[in-house]
Amino acid sequence: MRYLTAGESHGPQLTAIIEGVPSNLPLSIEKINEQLLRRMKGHGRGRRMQIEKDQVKIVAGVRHGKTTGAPICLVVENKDWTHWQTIMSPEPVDEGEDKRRVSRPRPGHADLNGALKYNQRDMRNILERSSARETAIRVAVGAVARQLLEQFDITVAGHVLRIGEVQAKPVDVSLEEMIRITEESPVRCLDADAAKRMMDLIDKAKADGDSLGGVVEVRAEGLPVGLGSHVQWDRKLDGRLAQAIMSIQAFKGVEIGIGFEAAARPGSQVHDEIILDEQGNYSRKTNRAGGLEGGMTTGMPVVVRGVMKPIPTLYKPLNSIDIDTKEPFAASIERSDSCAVPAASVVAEAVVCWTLADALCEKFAGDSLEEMKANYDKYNRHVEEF
Ligand SMILES: Cc1cc2nc3c(=O)[nH]c(=O)nc-3n(C[C@H](O)[C@H](O)[C@H](O)COP(=O)(O)O)c2cc1C
Ligand SMILES: C=C(O[C@@H]1CC(C(=O)O)=C[C@@H](OP(=O)(O)O)[C@H]1O)C(=O)O
Repeated sequence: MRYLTAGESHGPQLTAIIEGVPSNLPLSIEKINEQLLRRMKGHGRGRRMQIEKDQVKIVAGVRHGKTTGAPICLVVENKDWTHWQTIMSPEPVDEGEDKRRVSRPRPGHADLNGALKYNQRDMRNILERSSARETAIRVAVGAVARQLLEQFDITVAGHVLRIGEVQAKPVDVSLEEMIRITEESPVRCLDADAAKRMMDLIDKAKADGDSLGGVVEVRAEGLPVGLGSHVQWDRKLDGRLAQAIMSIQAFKGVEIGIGFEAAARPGSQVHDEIILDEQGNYSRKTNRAGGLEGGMTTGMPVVVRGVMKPIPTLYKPLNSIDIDTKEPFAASIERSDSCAVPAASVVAEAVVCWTLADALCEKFAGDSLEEMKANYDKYNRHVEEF
């Protein structure tokens, strides 16, 4: 499978074209919209989220509730566009009409590097596309992938582990419990006490004109053994998951399983012993590898974490240089999120859904869902008999 997205933060819409989804997959628009709504919520988001009402339109590849095998085209409109029609017009406008030319690069953003690289003296031509508004359409794409995973009883859920200095204590719950608890938490955190402290910290950062980052975790259960491959660098599923997480705006680190902690432990406390479970199937005594060995799934839950840096646009100004005057200035802003870690956990789920669905399609390749399921059943019999 593959997909591309297009669209600017304040343009008319975000668009995605997805290719390679098998035919006859039942696709629910409501389920996509549920995911879009989840991404918009979370304590710490800014005023833009009061303007947007993200809903998907499917304009190709789906008929009477099922995929046809043709490319799927998804659209999410930007409600804010109505305020930006002249500024974002594809038609030429008089210089005087464009009051929003950006000559002041914001630290921590793509503005300056993008301006130099693409030879743009108006940095709006960079920031409109680098904006994390794009994550709305990626969540829609992930929601399509999630519906394919559901057909194979694969569940993906995420939660927030840390915001700023507040770390959630480990809570051992089923994926179903995780979904129930995080849906009720304004910071998508399993530890209710930490969640309260996270919200206080976000309020304080906001009042101080500052911002916060954090750590999110995504878990996937129900995966067959052998998705991904050890035979070539770009087929390793751990590497592909890391790329997917790192492609989210503001993500700066990834861990799989115990991750960085492995550096501090001896091998005997890192590797997972191989056992036979009650049904006589191969399993692991522990899951410190986070469900991946040799770039392939082990059949244990996949556990991926990502680190999000604090939002770079601050009410508390940071110094930068104006590209017209070459003079220093202190960057001031109109609006921004102060913490988007809870929303980013939903984005992280979406990109993990995509990566796993992509690997599933490779392993059980079929043009229709029926063909894929037949291949999956045959492989499961092989694994059981092995
Ligand atoms: C869900 C989400 C919301 C974001 N909201 C903002 C925001 O309101 N203001 C901001 O400056 N950055 C925001 N960001 C982060 C920037 O888009 C990102 O830091 C910037 O594009 C630079 O890219 P980089 O941090 O990956 O290098 C957000 C990121 C995510 C994932
Ligand atoms: C629009 C979204 O996030 C935006 C991501 C973002 C950035 O710089 O990344 C900046 C803000 O946009 P604006 O400058 O229009 O207020 C956020 O609101 C969204 O998540 O849907």
